[in-house]
Amino acid sequence: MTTNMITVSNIKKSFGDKAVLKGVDFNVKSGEVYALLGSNGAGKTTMINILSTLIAPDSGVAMVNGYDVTKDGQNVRSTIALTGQFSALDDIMTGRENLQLMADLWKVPNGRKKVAEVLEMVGMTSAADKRVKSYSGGMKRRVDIAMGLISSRAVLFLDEPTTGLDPEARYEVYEVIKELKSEGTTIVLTTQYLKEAEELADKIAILHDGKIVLEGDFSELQAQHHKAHGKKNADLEDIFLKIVKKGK
Ligand SMILES: Nc1ncnc2c1ncn2[C@@H]1O[C@H](COP(=O)(O)OP(=O)(O)OP(=O)(O)O)[C@@H](O)[C@H]1O
Repeated sequence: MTTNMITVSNIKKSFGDKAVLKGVDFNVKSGEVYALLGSNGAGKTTMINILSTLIAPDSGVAMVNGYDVTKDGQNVRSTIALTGQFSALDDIMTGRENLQLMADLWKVPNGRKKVAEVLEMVGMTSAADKRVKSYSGGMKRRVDIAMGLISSRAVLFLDEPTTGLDPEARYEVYEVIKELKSEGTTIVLTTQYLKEAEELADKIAILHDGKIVLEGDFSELQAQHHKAHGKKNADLEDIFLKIVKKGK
């Protein structure tokens, strides 16, 4: 039986008089890769920040692994890892040293072994003892993701994990995401690269005008697009643009 790892019901959030989330609903099953798409400013990061307890919603309920993000933040934080849009690595240390620091901070049992494991998981064992400043963008991002994995989290939030990376580095990050998925990690990712969602996600959701306006696996989105617009086998870009441009 597949259970929901994340449930989001009628979440609303405004900043001042600007309503960003106007009643967001979605569920993410355990082990699923869920891609949240939306234009710049649609509220993707806001949603991720609510789920990772960095900010509180104005109303609605969001549960992660059975814990309410507003009432049980501590337990939510022990379930999740978050890799944001900006690197948190210290450039003058090696990849391994950065990870070891994180393991020490979290008081991870057998920290050195865990560091070696996560380095292997993200394919960075051979470069682990080089300084971060010598890494390519893709290598840095892989160690960034590894930082979040040090304390074995069931849910990983990746906020634009490949923004600013060249195609080769993006591909390296895809491989890491696929590897984590194969190990059963539930992953919510936001992305501006529609191909990324097509390639990686079990389920794709489009956040527009404060709500999830379309959701499903890629073939379901195509079927919905076909029904609404009469066009078969649309690619995700067609589907996305049709929604985002509607009403403008
Ligand atoms: N702390 C804040 N105070 C005021 N406004 C905010 C705050 N955080 C976000 N916003 C606004 O809320 C809206 C949604 O921002 P958010 O970062 O969630 O969008 P996004 O979909 O992640 O966009 P992007 O793809 O550009 O990262 C934007 O208009 C942003 O300016």
